[in-house]
Amino acid sequence: MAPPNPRPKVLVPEKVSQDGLQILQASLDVDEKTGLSADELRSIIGGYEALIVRSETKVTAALLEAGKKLRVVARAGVGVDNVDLDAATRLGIIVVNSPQGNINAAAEHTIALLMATARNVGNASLGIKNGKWERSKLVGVEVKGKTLSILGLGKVGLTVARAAGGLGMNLVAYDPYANPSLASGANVEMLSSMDELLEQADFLTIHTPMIASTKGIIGASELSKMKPTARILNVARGGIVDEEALLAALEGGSIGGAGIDVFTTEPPKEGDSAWKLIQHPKVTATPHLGASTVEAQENVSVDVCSQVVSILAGQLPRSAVNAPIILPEEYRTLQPFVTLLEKMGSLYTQHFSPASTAHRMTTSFEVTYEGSLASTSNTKPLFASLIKGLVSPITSPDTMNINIVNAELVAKERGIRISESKSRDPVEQEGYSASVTLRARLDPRSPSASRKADLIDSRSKARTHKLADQVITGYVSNNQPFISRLGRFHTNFVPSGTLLVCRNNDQPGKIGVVGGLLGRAGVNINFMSVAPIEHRSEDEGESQQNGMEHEALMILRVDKKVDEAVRKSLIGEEGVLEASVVVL
Ligand SMILES: NC(=O)C1=CN([C@@H]2O[C@H](COP(=O)(O)OP(=O)(O)OC[C@H]3O[C@@H](n4cnc5c(N)ncnc54)[C@H](O)[C@@H]3O)[C@@H](O)[C@H]2O)C=CC1
Ligand SMILES: O=C(O)C(=O)COP(=O)(O)O
Repeated sequence: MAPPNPRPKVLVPEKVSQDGLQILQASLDVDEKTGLSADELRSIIGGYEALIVRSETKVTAALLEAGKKLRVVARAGVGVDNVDLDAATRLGIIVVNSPQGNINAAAEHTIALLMATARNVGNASLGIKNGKWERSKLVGVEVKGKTLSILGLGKVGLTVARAAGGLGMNLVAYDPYANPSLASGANVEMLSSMDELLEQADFLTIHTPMIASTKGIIGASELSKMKPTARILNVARGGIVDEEALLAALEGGSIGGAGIDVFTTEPPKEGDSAWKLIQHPKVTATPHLGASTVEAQENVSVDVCSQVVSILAGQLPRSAVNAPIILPEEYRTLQPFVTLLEKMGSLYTQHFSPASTAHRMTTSFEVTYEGSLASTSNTKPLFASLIKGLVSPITSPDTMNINIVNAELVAKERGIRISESKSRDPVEQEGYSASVTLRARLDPRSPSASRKADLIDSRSKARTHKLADQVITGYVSNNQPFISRLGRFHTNFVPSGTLLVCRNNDQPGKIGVVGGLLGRAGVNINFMSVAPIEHRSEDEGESQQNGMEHEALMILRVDKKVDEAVRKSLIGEEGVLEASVVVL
């Protein structure tokens, strides 16, 4: 007689709350083995189907390769910086996390640091333990009636806002991608520039993800715009605030204080900038305690353990960091379009709504599946990849990874509305049979806000795009996605790599000017396409009659990231009206 199938085995090498582990024990064998060295872990991992970690275990490619039976790695928390995601994806191992479970804990810790910095709690506690009875030196400020400036109004930022509102604070935020109805529900005034946010702050609290565009977003120049009494709180990620610049501002007296939970190196090493900040008398510091509450640890444990059970039972997880957006049986027909939709969404956000523009991102869109794609009955993967593309330039996969299971929920949370339609008309161009068009629409929920944004656009035409012109069309040929329309321009390029998109007056010499500036910045051009204007909005037609020049769109694929300073220097240069850098 064949032996019964053994129960799948789960290895837990870190302290993870029992509430989740009990869920596993019903159907799986759970081994809790803390204190293993990397070699010991590697020598036993081959016997396990699942691995559950927090931030201490280094889940390297070598460990994953040794896990011959491994199907899932679960991170009981948000950040997956300790997991080699590329290796896991290559080996077909799903990595799950818990992007919701510790939001409240992180927000409450922010409030703890807010009050601690306002009332000198850290220094007072240290002094009294050392036998000092200092009172006049430790007079604080009240937070009631003060302005809390929130950078990043996502899950944690909103929770902080609601609590700080209860303390009687005035709430303002800067987040071009925030959900406006959630903001107004929490009495948060959305500002249209980061400068306003900095200037108004009595306290500045940071809740963005740590991504390329937010690294060092608060540096010396930003700090110099703040009141000298202002205090800064960072419970997001080390490095969003430039540590050297903050240290200099505290030492020079141009910033009043700081409450910091997260650092560029954790734990900090003696002598580095994080170390010096921690030692500074105007800083209240904690060792990355944002998620360290009993309740948050229960939440993240239950969340990831239930996902481990689902995955081992062959179902799709709720929040997989590297889950496929598409089921294997649909792969061949839909995958190229899934890639196309993701690229179109990402191109939209980076080109039409980069973080540097002064108005919030449009959240209403219409997507039309054209030609043979109109007969696809399952557009869920296409919808999911469009949402993924729209939000991926502004989120880290840690805090929000999108797949077919959670795409609708994420869209709802973000206030993104997409109406899908199909057009069976044959597509015009030769060489392909299906295309997709994405159009921004007036947000029906806040027409005045959107019209205001449009007005801003038309006043500063050189910089921004009218809503009606925010259109992208793409198609797939030989399994390769292409973009055939960008804004008012017919074009044809492959959406991949680093692209510099310049709108300019259509006169000779432009290519030389841009090429020369890039060359001096050490950036090589690998591909170039120039598209003259084709689609005209109504007032564009009028401008043409009034003798305004023709415009063209120049798209250059370059071999490395173009610095913000170089991008800005291109604008105005011999008729270049606008330049955006897009990484696809
Ligand atoms: N200290 C700790 O233990 C913990 C820290 N965190 C950190 O908190 C942070 C926030 O997490 P969530 O709220 O869950 O993320 P989220 O993704 O829900 O929200 C982030 C918000 O930042 C906005 N944003 C992105 N780029 C921006 C920019 N350039 N300017 C202004 N806003 C921008 C996004 O639009 C979004 O609304 C993350 O960095 C996360 O890693 C989260 C949990 C625990
Ligand atoms: O969940 C996260 O990303 C956090 O920042 C908390 O990390 P931790 O589980 O406390 O090491």
